[in-house]
Amino acid sequence: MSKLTLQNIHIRYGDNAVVHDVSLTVEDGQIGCLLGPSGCGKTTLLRAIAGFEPVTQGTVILKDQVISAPGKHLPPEQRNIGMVFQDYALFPHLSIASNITFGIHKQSGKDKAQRVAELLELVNLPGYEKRYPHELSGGQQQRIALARALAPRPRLLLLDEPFGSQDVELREMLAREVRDILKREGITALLVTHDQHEAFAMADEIGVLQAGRLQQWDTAYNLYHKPTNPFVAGFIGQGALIPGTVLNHNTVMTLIGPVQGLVPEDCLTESAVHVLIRPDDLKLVADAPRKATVASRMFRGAEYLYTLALADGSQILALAPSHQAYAVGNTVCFELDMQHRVILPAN
Ligand SMILES: Nc1ncnc2c1ncn2[C@@H]1O[C@H](COP(=O)(O)OP(=O)(O)OP(=O)(O)O)[C@@H](O)[C@H]1O
Repeated sequence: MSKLTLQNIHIRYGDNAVVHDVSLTVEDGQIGCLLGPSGCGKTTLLRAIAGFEPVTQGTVILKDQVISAPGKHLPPEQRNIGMVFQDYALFPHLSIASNITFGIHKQSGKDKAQRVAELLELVNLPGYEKRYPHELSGGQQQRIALARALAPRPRLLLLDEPFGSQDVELREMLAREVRDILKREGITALLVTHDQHEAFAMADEIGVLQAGRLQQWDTAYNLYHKPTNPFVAGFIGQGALIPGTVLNHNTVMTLIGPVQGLVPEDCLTESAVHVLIRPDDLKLVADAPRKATVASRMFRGAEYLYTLALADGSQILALAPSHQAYAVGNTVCFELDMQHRVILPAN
C-alpha cells in the first residue's frame, strides 16, 4: 500500500474553478477523509485522484509516482486504485463470488476462489459465494462492494459517500467495521462524506473543505477542540461563536463574562475576537449571576439541547439532563465550565 500526496491541486470545469490549492498527505496505511457541505468539491478531488478528471495545476503523487499533473495523466486503469461508491453497483445477475472476481479476471480459477474466500472472511461474510446481491441486506452488499474493490489488491482505496444509502444509525457502525477491515489489511484510503459522525468513526485524519478550499487537515479531536478558523469551528460539532474583546494574552471579555484561553498572537489588546462556546462549556444551575432565556430546546433522550438567548440577542447552546427540564421562555442561570479554549480573530 502507498502514501498519497496532493500538492497544490487546482481543478476547473471550463471557466468554473471548483478546487483551489489543495495540499494534503495520507500516510501509508492511514485513512484520510474529505468532509464538507454539498458542492464543495469532494467528489471532484476524488475523481481527479482516480484519474477521471485532469488537474489544472498541482501534482498527485502515489507512492513516489506522479500520477496527475498538468501535461501528465496516468490513465485510470493503470493507477491500480480501488473505488467504492454509495450505490455499490453490484451486478444483480452475478453471484457474490463473480461480483468479487470481476476485476481479477487474469487469475486462475483456483487463485480466484482462494481470494474470494479470503475476502469474504475479511468482510465477515464467509460462505456467501453462491448467493446473489438481492439476498443480502444493504450493509452486507456494501461489504461485498468493498471486497470487490480490494480483490485486485489496489495501491489506494477511494470511498465516495459509501454509507450514504444506509440508515443513519447503521452508518456509524458500518464505518467502524470498514475501518477495522482496512486497518487489518493495512490499506491506505481516502473517504469522502458530508457526515461528520461517519468521518469521526472511520478516519485517522480529516480535511474540512469549503467552496473548494481545504480549511484544516487534522485529527477529529483537533478539529473539534482546536479549530483554526470560524468555518471549521461552526461546521464541526455544535457551538456558537460569541463576540469578545481581548483584555490580555490570556483573557477575553465577552457578554457572559471573562473567558480564559490562549489569545492568538496576532490579536492585540482591545481587538475584536470570537470565542467558541460549545454546549458542554455551560452548566445550568439553580442560581448564578449569569442568566439567559430558553429560546428552544430539543429532546435528546438523556439530555435536552437548549438554545439560550443572551441579553443582546445572540445565542448559545447548553446541554442539561432531561429530568431537569426548562420550558421555552424560562429564564435560566448558568455557570461557565470551559472545556474548550478556542479564541479566533473576528475577521
Ligand atoms: N462534470 C461537471 N461539470 C461542471 N461542473 C461540475 C461537474 N461536476 C461537478 N461540478 C460542479 O463542481 C462543484 C463541486 O462538485 P462536487 O461534485 O465535487 O461536490 P461535492 O462536494 O462532492 O458535493 P456532494 O456532496 O453534493 O456530492 C459543484 O459546484 C458542481 O456543480
